[in-house]
Amino acid sequence: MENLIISNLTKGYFKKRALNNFSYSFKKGMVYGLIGPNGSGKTTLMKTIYGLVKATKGNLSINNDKISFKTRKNIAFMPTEDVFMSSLTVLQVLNFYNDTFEDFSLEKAHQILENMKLSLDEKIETFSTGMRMRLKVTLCLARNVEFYMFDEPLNGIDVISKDLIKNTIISMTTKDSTILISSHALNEMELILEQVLFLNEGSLIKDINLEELRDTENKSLESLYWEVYNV
Ligand SMILES: Nc1ncnc2c1ncn2[C@@H]1O[C@H](COP(=O)(O)OP(=O)(O)OP(=O)(O)O)[C@@H](O)[C@H]1O
Repeated sequence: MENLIISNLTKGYFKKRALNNFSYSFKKGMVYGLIGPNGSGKTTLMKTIYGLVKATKGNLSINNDKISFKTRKNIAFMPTEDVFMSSLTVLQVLNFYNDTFEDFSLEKAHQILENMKLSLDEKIETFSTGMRMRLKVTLCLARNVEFYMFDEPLNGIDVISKDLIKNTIISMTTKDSTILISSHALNEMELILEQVLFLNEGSLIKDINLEELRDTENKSLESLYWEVYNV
């Protein structure tokens, strides 16, 4: 069943088209990857879905509700930017999120933090890049929503943090939720993604099911990426 439907979405910044007539129906329970070269429109797509960026043209809806600030109650978004003040402790950030989002679960947050090997009394200003990313993923995942989006959750972090993040995203979401992850880490992401959308200059140029890719073409995601973009 589809929960998020996008039709003919175009987003222009002055003369630049960041998204160009993008249409897609996201199905419940699927794990989607969003890939493409720098500047291909991945972040703009996520920000438009979250209602942070206004579409120039086109329609977006989740469960038949037009996307607006109100539909953020159904969607959790982890942006690439930091989402907390560094002088706070983890506990203070969790409490802030708990006050801000009705659907935030402190219990779930504590469980995720344990998976992520982070403790409540630590100050964020002492965190490494990997620890910051693990906290950002925690804050997004601790909301109980239908649609989760992570913008480059594996960017700039070591293999152990990457593994923790991937495993936690998969284990802490239910079969009813849809997940959309943008990433340049193709080899690592390949293990958890089900469907992958290829963007180029704001257009959807390929949409593939990874199981089919493995079974019918016996190809890795990275080799397909080279084929698609290196022409
Ligand atoms: N606020 C803005 N003002 C003007 N142009 C913008 C703005 N945000 C994005 N763009 C442009 O829109 C295009 C798409 O950018 P976007 O950040 O969505 O790409 P991306 O695929 O996420 O890139 P990356 O992989 O580097 O994160 C780029 O050409 C970018 O320069």
